[in-house]
Amino acid sequence: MSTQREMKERNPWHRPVTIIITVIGVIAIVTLVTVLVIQNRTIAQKYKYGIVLDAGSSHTSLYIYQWPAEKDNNTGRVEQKHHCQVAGKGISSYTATPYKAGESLISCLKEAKENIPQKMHPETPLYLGATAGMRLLKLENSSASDEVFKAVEKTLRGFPFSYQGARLLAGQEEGAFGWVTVNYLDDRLTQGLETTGALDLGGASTQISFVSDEYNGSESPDNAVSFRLYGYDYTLYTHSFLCYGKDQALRLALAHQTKSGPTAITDPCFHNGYNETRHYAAVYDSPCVSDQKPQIVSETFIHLGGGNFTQCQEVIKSIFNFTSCRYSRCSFNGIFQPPLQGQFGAFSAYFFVMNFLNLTDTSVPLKTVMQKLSDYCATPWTQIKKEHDIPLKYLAEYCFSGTYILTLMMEGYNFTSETYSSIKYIQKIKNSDAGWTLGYMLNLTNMIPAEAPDSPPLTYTSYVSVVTVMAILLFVIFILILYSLWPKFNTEPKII
Ligand SMILES: Nc1nc2c(ncn2[C@@H]2O[C@H](COP(=O)(O)OP(=O)(O)OP(=O)(O)O)[C@@H](O)[C@H]2O)c(=O)[nH]1
Ligand SMILES: [Ca+2]
Repeated sequence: MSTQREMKERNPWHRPVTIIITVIGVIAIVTLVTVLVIQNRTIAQKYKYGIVLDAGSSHTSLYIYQWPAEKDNNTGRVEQKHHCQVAGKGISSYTATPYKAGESLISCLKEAKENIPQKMHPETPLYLGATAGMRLLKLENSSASDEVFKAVEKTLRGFPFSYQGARLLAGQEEGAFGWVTVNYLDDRLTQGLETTGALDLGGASTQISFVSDEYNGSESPDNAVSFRLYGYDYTLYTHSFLCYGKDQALRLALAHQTKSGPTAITDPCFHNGYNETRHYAAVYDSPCVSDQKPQIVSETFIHLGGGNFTQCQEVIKSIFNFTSCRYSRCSFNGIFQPPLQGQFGAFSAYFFVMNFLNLTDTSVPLKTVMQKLSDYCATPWTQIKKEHDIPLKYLAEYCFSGTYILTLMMEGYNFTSETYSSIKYIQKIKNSDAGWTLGYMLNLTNMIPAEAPDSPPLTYTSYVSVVTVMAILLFVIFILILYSLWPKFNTEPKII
């Protein structure tokens, strides 16, 4: 019994002081790890916000972006939180009543207030960028465009956000920011990976942007945009074709078919049986076609459908000018374009149209895509109307729009049946819409640094794990040292 008690007394784990040290040690480790986890999580849950209004030619959209508060400079962390489509047409359509352009934005701005925590409103930047619709209005009537901007600005200033301005984007900016958005969301910029080109088809203009090894900006410098992003240099080729968005391209095609001022036309880009009376004044009411207006014989003409893809292609080819090129190579209308290179993301109307036509799969041979579109165009209008329940104005135009997209790509930009598969029709990347707005905000908030940011060598999880393991290890070592020293403390002092 006495040896057992002796052993117990000699075993440090049975001494109260050891037990107390152990309990304190365990509490310390648990506290340390808990503090680490809670501290970091609280920070990660705080978000910052930014709002961009895309005042396009056909409509305005409001986008809210969010990113973790402590990660302003980090990679790929900005995401789209909310999208609101403004009711009605684009702001450039309010020339007669400019204040209504401002009013049209109110309901989406109210939605933005609800979607962003109130205390963050004053520090949330608010931008409005206008594109081709306002570019055309400025050409047509610059004071009317100023009035629209004034009205819009008044509304934006009435909200509690940090208003940063409403302005007209240059075509190069529109193209370049669309390219930044696509490559940022795909995480290509931080890694210095080969970038993806961007194809944007709007209502009034269309943009093509890509990096080509054969383009350094010396030939046709107007098409060059240079960036240094995350430590990598890019010289981007970009061009915006005003009047070649799909709504203005339709006007160009109609203008081509009504040159002589006829009372009726049979348009191969519309379905057989389609029959609509159109006003010359309405068709030619745009700076893209106003100079081609025929000497009016009649106020209206009858727009009949012919439903013939091949003939439609011919009509569309005639809206491009391939005759003059003062550079080494051109796309169309005498605009320089270097050789196509790499993958391309095609968004906005490219996606809406090809998605409606079930033609977004670019691994399908181009010949098959053309055959399917040809069959669609040849389908009678009565049958098309029966098969789809969408507004007739939009439904009527898909044959034209699909043919326009393929012709623009193949004849205009020089894609071939081989390179067609390098195009991907996209709407969103990781839940954020493809378009210029995100790139625009990233640029204006300096969220893409020129140099690669110093990133912590460990991920958050490895950091917590390493600290936990090290704390446990130190504690074990401490106990072991204590244990090895124990007999010395425990031995009776020797009497010499
Ligand atoms: N089918 C379909 N068409 C759409 C949709 N949204 C927009 N469109 C049409 O597609 C075309 C291009 O739309 P957007 O990309 O929004 O063009 P936008 O920004 O208004 O015009 P730009 O100022 O030229 O960029 C327009 O003719 C629109 O009417 C949609 O959801 N479905
Ligand atoms: Ca647009």
